[in-house]
Amino acid sequence: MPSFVAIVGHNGCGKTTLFRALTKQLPYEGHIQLAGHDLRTARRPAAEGLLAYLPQRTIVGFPIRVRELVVMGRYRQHGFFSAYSPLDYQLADAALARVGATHLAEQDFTLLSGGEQQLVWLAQLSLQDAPLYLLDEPTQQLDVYYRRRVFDLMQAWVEEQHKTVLCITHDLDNLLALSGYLLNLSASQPRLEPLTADAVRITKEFLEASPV
Ligand SMILES: Nc1ncnc2c1ncn2[C@@H]1O[C@H](COP(=O)(O)OP(=O)(O)OP(=O)(O)O)[C@@H](O)[C@H]1O
Repeated sequence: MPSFVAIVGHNGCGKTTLFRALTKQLPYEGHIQLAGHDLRTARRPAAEGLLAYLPQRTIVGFPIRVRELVVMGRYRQHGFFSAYSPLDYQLADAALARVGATHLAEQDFTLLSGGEQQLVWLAQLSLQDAPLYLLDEPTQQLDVYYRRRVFDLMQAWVEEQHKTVLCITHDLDNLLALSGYLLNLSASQPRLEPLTADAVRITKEFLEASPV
């Protein structure tokens, strides 16, 4: 069933490592099942359309227009640098509008602020046609307004597009308005629990205490 899962925990507790295992950048022990597929049988889960991953930091080393970067979210339909169709660009423009970044479409991505760049990555991610989205601290560089907006966007992906969204975050206050699950990887026995105001409060108190 599509769900939103907030993954929380102290720095260094293994949140990003979990995503690196899910994306097969790291070997893992045990068994991971993704949309009915044993992850071991997938060589490159993102390229095969099983998931889409937004890492914490991605550096682009060459000037590129924002619209051109966003449209690459359609790479599985075309290949990264092939010609995209007018429909692809319409989808890219709609994705930029959805994250409130239409005004950035013609700008050079490399000259944008960290927060603006993050909005562009979110627009690109939303074009990737995968049932599972992994986002590593997507609101880290955003101001309070856009942080709220990004959490609303992730909730809409679940409710309207039936995605499952796993989101690593330290932003517990913004979780209060959401429904889904909470996974605290700093707990001695991490487990999924329903995302309620009480669960967020108790987890916040736990995380505010010393990690050792
Ligand atoms: N390739 C690696 N080899 C050995 N240790 C690693 C490797 N990658 C990460 N680690 C260590 O594993 C631990 C967990 O790292 P991870 O990046 O998963 O933490 P995190 O929970 O995402 O933290 P943060 O909230 O700071 O982003 C850290 O102590 C890190 O130094």
